[in-house]
Amino acid sequence: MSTRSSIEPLSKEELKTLATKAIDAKEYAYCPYSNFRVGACVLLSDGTYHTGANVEVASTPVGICAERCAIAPIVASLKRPAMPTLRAIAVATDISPPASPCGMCRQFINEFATTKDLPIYMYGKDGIDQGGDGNGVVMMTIGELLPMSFGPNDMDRNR
Ligand SMILES: O=c1ccn([C@H]2C[C@H](O)[C@@H](CO)O2)c(=O)[nH]1
Ligand SMILES: [Zn+2]
Repeated sequence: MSTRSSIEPLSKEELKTLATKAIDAKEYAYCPYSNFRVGACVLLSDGTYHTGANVEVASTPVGICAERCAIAPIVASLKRPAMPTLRAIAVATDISPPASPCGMCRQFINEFATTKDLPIYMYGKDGIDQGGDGNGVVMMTIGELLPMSFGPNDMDRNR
């Protein structure tokens, strides 16, 4: 998506739902090779939530991360350009501080983000508990996670 526009901030309720769904999605991870569970959830501008989990295969580079697992079916099942925009993504792992999306997923998220300000919330072993040792949720935007990105706009600039 090449249009850049601002997105509506999440309400407390929406963020809690997004986080809970990402954390719950870890249960669906198929990760017998790494035993590293990852869950993801995307909130769209139409109010729908879409989850994913990492899926590994014996030929280990072939597996897919939770983030791309959540996003690809959205893109493949909704009509563009009217496709709802991404409002936020949550990623949940069992480590603390939480893991952040890999480079491949950052590029994938960037492709479908309509703003550099798309928030990515990362949850670790403390789940949605933001208190305790301060190692709870981490939030960064896709612009922060992938600075000076190469994306759809750059392809347009070459036409
Ligand atoms: O943000 C991340 C980081 C890792 N993984 C997966 C890939 C692999 O299945 C396992 C270990 O790298 O975790 C994700 O799904 N998302
Ligand atoms: Zn990834």
